Amino acid sequence: MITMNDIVREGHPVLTKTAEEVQLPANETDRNTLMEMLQFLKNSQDEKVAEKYQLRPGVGIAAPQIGIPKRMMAVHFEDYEGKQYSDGYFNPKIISHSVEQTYLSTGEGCLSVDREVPGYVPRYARITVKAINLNGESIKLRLRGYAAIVFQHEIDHLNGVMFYDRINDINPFEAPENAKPCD
Ligand SMILES: O=CN(O)CCNC(=O)c1cccc(Cl)c1Cl
Ligand code: NI
Repeated sequence: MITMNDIVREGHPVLTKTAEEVQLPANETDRNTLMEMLQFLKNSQDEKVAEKYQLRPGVGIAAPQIGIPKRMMAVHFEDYEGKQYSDGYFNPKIISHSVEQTYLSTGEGCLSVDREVPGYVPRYARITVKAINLNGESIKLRLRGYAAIVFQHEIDHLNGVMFYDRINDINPFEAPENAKPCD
């Protein structure tokens, strides 16, 4: 099982590189890895398991965070309307996005960053994502709000971008251009 020992921390080059496309159909190894990433998220949100293995909670995870430079990510969360997201994705790609932006007023955190980095992280308010899911199906997701933010945080990891790279250095809490907070 994936534990915090497997999580790569900032400073490791894998976190700032562009990850490679996964050869499809995904092989056994890549499928198992993605299933383990999804299981890690579920474990990290289970009070007993998280306590037992000292897991930090996560709503998403990207393969570079466990040292694998491949375009694979998993999510496990419920958005503000109660919609559930729980799946793994190969080669996710944002194929369109709104001009309008959004951000979490509480800022963002990252398993690969062992410190608080305060500030608003500007994200597209709405995105359309194409990907192959864990069952090998080609899917198209139209996401908004919290779900759009989480997917952008993970896809950033595949492109070597950390959330704090997007925080305004001069004024971290300056509301981003034409943006409404998502929470
Ligand atoms: O890349 C994934 N992680 O680092 C897992 C830990 N962070 C979170 O769960 C998290 C927390 C707040 C906002 C966002 Cl957008 C995310 Cl993603
Ligand atoms: Ni992260």
